[in-house]
Amino acid sequence: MSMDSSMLLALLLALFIPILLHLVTRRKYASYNLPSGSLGFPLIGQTISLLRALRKNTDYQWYQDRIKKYGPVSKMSVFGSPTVLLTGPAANRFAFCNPDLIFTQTKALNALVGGEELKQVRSAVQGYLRPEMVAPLAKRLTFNITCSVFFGEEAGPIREALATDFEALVKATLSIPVNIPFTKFNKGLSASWRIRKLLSRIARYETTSVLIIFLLRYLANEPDILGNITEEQEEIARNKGPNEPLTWDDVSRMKYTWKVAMETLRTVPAIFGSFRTAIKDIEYQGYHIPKGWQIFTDQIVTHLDTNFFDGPRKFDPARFHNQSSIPPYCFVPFGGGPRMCPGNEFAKTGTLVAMHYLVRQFRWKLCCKEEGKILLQCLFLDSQLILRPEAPLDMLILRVIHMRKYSSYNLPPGSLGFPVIGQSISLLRALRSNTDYQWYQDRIKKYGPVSKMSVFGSPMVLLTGPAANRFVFSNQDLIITETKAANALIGRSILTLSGEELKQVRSALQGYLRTEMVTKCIRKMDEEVRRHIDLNWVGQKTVTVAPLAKRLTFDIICSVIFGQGAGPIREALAADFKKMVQAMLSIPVNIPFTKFNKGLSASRRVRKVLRQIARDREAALQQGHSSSADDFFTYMLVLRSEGTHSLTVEDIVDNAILLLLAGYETSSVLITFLLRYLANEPDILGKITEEQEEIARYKGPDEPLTWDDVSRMKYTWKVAMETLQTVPPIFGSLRTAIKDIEYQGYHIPKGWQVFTAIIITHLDANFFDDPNKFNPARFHNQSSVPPYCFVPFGGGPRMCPGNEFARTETLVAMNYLVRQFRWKLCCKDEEVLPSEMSRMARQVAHILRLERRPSAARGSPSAALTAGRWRCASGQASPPASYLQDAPQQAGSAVRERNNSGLPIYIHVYKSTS
Ligand code: HEM
Repeated sequence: MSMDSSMLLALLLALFIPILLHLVTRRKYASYNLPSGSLGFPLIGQTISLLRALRKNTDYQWYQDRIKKYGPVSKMSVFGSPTVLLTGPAANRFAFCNPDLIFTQTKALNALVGGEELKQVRSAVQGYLRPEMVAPLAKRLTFNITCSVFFGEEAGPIREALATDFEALVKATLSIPVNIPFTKFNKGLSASWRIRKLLSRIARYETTSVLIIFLLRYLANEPDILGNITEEQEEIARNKGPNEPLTWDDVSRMKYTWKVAMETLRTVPAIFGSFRTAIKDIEYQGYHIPKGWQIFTDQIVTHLDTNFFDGPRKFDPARFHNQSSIPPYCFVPFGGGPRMCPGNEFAKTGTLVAMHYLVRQFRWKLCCKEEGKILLQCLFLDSQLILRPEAPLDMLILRVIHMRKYSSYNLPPGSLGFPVIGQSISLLRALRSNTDYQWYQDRIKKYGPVSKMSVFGSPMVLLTGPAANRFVFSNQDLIITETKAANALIGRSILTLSGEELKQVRSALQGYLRTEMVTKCIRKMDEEVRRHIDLNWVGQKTVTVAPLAKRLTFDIICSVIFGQGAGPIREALAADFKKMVQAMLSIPVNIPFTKFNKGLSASRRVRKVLRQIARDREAALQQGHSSSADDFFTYMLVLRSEGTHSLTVEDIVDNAILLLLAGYETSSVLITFLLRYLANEPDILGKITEEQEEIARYKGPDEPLTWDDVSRMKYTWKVAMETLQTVPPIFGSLRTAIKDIEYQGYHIPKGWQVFTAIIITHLDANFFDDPNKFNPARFHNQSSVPPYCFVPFGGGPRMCPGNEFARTETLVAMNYLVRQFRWKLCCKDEEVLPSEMSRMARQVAHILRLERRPSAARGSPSAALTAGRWRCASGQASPPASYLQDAPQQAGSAVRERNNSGLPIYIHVYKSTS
């Protein structure tokens, strides 16, 4: 056959087949009154032109053209099936309620989402999404929903996997349903089994996000409506705490916002039509619809019909003020009848919660021209529902131009960075590498001493300088920031209290830690220090200071404050407190085997032990066996019986936990750094030793230190202050604004956090001469230090009540350490200090090489005063083998420390030249 003749044959077939089909159909349905319209070209029918209209978002016009040509009921052929297009409310009711119409199933759909499963899943989904289920979910949604607006799901690997699978599935539903490896359809099949059980999510995810996106789009050009929504949402927020989640009641009060959302759904229904298949011959308005044919109703035609809506093209949420005026089946964004969308309550709640946070925080404008082409991507996910296009791309790009009403605010300079993440990662990295000072300096250089940023999901204003310290410490509208981890691990401590309760607890703690109380503790501190040194220092060639200092301060606080002597209970408490501190630094998500989960279990155990101690003290008190000076529990119980406060035993236990954490984590940093600096400051060490020897000279060998002795350790305390100045264990104070406040002409909105970095004033050359030089002499005349420039213990009404306690224990420890040992550092001096962050406290694992002073017996007052001289002998970044052999135990603990913290510990060995 020649080329010409084959082309002729193809042409004839092309002409002949439609005629043949037309004849067959006419014959088959000769007695039927079929709707008008044509079935078009075989298989293709009107598919291409409808698809094109959908993609260009001109589907409304497409339906209108058909209606003009054939009336409200017409036949056509889409996706290979004869289809009757119905429009109007009666058509909607017919499609939604007629029992002889079932959801249309396509081959792709059956394979991808499982035909029979649909029914089962639907009933499960309906149960899951009923309104009662939505109420508790609203709470959980608060923060995550805002993320999911931008990211689609909760961040993390599951979301990533789901996103990939959805994409594969979506592509597959639009592909040729032939299962050949590596085709889109094949990939979609694999994805589908993974997400089959999550079927419900598909509708929720696509529809709700489309609604929110269009809401944002419309609001960009409707400032009055946006103003009304914002007012409604602000009113709801007004009566809530800064981090208090929304409740079901709040969502129910968002009436105006929902009207705007309904108007959006009317103008752009997320699902723009419904397909059904007739399971037997049926009739509609005198027309026959043969068995097996599809019917299709669109929503947009009734939604924009002037017969049912005044000025339907106008975006006017007011039309929903009186919803009963809308005739039935005219507004059907969620479908209707027995197959009405079961997720409507969920979508409503999700949308309203998202809007609550978005409108209160942002203003935006469109980045596409108003009439700009909207990119469409039709989703035939489920042929019962034709979803409106996936998020049209150009709409997603909303330029967020202002922070909500903050347009009228003078916010500090600086950027809030990437949503949620903000500057968290870079600040954390700086804290971990101990370069936070440089980090703050860089910010100050860029934005000045007041700048805004965002850390851990919260907008934050960074303040620096003495005026900033005073402002943060003293402003009554700034409260201590509560963190989820602290709340869960510590409970109802002073950190979470407010009003009268805060006053009572604060004065109780201050009273317990006041000087007269501390003077009574010195004997116990002395005892603990000696025991600790005998056990952990004497006889060792090297020591890792940070964990030892922690253990020392923990032991002191345990015995002094809780009366808990050495023994298995204290050991168990020490291990559990360590876990709690680690949990404080971890992501507060309670999943088994995580640090946070372990911390929570530890906190429960600690609580149990402390509760028992408290109950024992209560019993002893009732029997008249103890006095208020005995320990913290007895003291608090006595105060309660006197009516000074009304804390329960549980509350007292929570505050005891806080006291313990606040106490031992901080003082241990001071002791660690003191030893570190002294290693390279032989003159200063010499002077301290002299002062301590002088005190010891007049005491018996085992006579404990007294308050008088501690009061004479003036020089040693100056050295400690210089250490606190260079390395403040708490490197800043964090507060939350409980209402809009102003600082130096800048506005700080309610709910924002405020952070003052105290290290900046500590190292400011305007207040301290040569601030980077270790020079305790600067504290000879303390009155020369301007107010709020040296604030290691904070200031104002929340100033550390434990400062006297910390001072005393540090001085007692130094007395015994300097008189008995000389040490050298096992790390290079100029090296960046390895550190790990302990909430606000720095910890450093210093390894010291120890040498017992020749004449230093335990408690001996007559040690030689010559300080050893040391020089750096190696440049290694890890301990040399000889070091490991020398001191396997300590080296092992150093390595463990490194493994635990995940941070490198640089170790360089110094050798004695003497
Ligand atoms: C060198 C050791 C210490 C340093 C540098 C230090 C520093 C601080 C700072 C800066 C604050 C205020 C934080 C803020 O404003 O956000 C604070 C609060 C606190 N400290 Fe200390 N502290 C030390 C030792 C202690 C000790 C030994 C105890 C208890 C025995 C203690 C108990 C507390 C308590 C209970 C609070 C909370 C006070 C409140 O919220 O009103 N501290 N500490």
